[in-house]
Amino acid sequence: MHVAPRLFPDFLLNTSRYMLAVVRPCRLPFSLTTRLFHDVRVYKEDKRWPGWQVIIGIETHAQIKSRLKLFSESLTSHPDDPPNTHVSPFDAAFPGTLPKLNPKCVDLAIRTAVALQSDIQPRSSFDRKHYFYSDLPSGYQITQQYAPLALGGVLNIQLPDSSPVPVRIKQIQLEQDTAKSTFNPRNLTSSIDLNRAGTGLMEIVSEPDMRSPEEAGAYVRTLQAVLRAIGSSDGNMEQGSLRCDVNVSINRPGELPGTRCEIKNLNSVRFMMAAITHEIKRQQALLTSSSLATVPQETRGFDEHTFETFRLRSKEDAPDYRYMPDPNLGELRVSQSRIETIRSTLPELPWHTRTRLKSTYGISERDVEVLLSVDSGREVQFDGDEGDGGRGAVAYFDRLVAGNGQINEDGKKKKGRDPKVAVNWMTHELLGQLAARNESFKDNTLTSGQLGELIDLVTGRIITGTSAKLLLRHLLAKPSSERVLKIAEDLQLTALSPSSSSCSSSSSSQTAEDPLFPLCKEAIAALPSEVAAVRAGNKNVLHKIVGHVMKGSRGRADAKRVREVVEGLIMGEGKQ
Ligand SMILES: Nc1ncnc2c1ncn2[C@@H]1O[C@H](COP(=O)(O)OP(=O)(O)OP(=O)(O)O)[C@@H](O)[C@H]1O
Ligand SMILES: [Mg+2]
Ligand SMILES: [Mg+2]
Repeated sequence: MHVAPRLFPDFLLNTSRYMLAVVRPCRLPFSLTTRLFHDVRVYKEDKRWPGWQVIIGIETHAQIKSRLKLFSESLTSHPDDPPNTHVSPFDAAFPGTLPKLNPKCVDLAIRTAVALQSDIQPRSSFDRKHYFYSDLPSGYQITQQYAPLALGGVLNIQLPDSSPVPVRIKQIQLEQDTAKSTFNPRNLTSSIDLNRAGTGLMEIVSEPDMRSPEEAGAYVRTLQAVLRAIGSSDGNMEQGSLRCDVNVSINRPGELPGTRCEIKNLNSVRFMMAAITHEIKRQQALLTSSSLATVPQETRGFDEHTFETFRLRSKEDAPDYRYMPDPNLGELRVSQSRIETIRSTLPELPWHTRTRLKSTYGISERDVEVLLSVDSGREVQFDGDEGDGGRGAVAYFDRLVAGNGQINEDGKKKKGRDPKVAVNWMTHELLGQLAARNESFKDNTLTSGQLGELIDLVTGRIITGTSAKLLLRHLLAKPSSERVLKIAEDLQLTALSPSSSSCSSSSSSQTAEDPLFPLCKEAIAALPSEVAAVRAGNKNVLHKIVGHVMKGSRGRADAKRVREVVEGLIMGEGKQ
């Protein structure tokens, strides 16, 4: 990539009037867009609003997962960082400071564009969007209004029990994030935290191709999964690294689209879907109130308490941003070879992973979704290096099933594990215990090798499932590189059963060395009437005796083996 000095054609430089005349038509006025509208979807009635078609387009702002901000040397911050600790003079708009484009941000945006099959422009440029607000020290935001980084593209979304819907991408542009202002109503002051100011954002604009709140939700979730898989953004809506503006309009099927209202800054998929639902009902009520009623074009907010949208400003009050090319930044040129290098480092994309997980491992749709949605916290490095060795949930699961690196005592590589057993341990036990510890997958210290060994110990009946859960809890609380078997032995969690040789035969192998033996005898002595019932032929009562032994063994006994031993003892004694 090469940042060249900006070369404006003469007619753009001569007069600003001419420049506007040439450049403005790139953005069609709304009425014209409406006239050119060609519906890509076939109308399907929704029982919630019969006789109305809903049209939704989403503008997503995704924070770029880069160490440095878009135009300064300052480190990007985390929402928990102390205020104003990640600020360079440029972020604070000190006079005389100049922007310097961070190539990593551009690479990550290109990575996103490649994943979304967007057409990366060999030349793009930066513009200033002016407005005056306390969270914007320079009085303008640097964005790509006229010549964005990438145009076009598609994101396929999949709703349960329906065919995939291709949502077209209109454009992807680079821009700066703003600072954060917090108003304190008690002393009527605003505090400004510049940590976020200047962080790189990708604005990903969809075409108006979604037709229901559910499709909008699926679009954001799919986009989130793509951004996480390729490592270009955390995509974390709660922490604000992914924010959506949703445009909603309704119309009668076959007629032109209605006027859109834009609901700003939605920070959860749930709220976004609720905001759309409320907005559809509000517009429907408005349009059916009288034959002359129209929906005014507005920018609206969403009240998280009432679950209603409210008016922020009308189109007439829309600020004039006085866009102008940023004179301090040159034209951004992206070479085809740079795009190809980035394309070659792209990992498997979520829709390919989904198909592979289902077809190769035969695991359920639900388990696939859990694996895909788990936040891997993976920091992608370029030029072929996957950084941390691919600790993402899917890669972890692949290694867990393959048993990579696990060598048997006889020196041979272990054969793969049962995917259904592995996914159960990973999604239910590991993720469950991490959640109980208030941690996410990226905090996980247990390697896939260790979890694999734990699973092998259970399938080999060396420890019971109950003990394995205890052991897992211990391993998460006290991470260790020790063999899992050694830890299980140290904690006396190995199963109470005879050695494997004596285990192979049934009741005939019961010996005094069998550690289950005394426990079973004790249970038989403690429950004489149950023993009599078993002898009389009521085998169901065996459960109670087995339960007694299990309790005495504190989960270390294998229930199946206990049943064998108890039954052998009772029937054996009965014969004597
Ligand atoms: N009739 C419509 N109903 C619903 N959404 C629409 C309709 N027409 C366009 N949209 C969507 O509105 C969004 C417009 O976003 P875009 O960034 O192009 O412009 P903007 O909202 O005017 O500008 P800004 O970036 O300043 O908010 C797109 O996602 C588009 O798909
Ligand atoms: Mg926009
Ligand atoms: Mg908008």
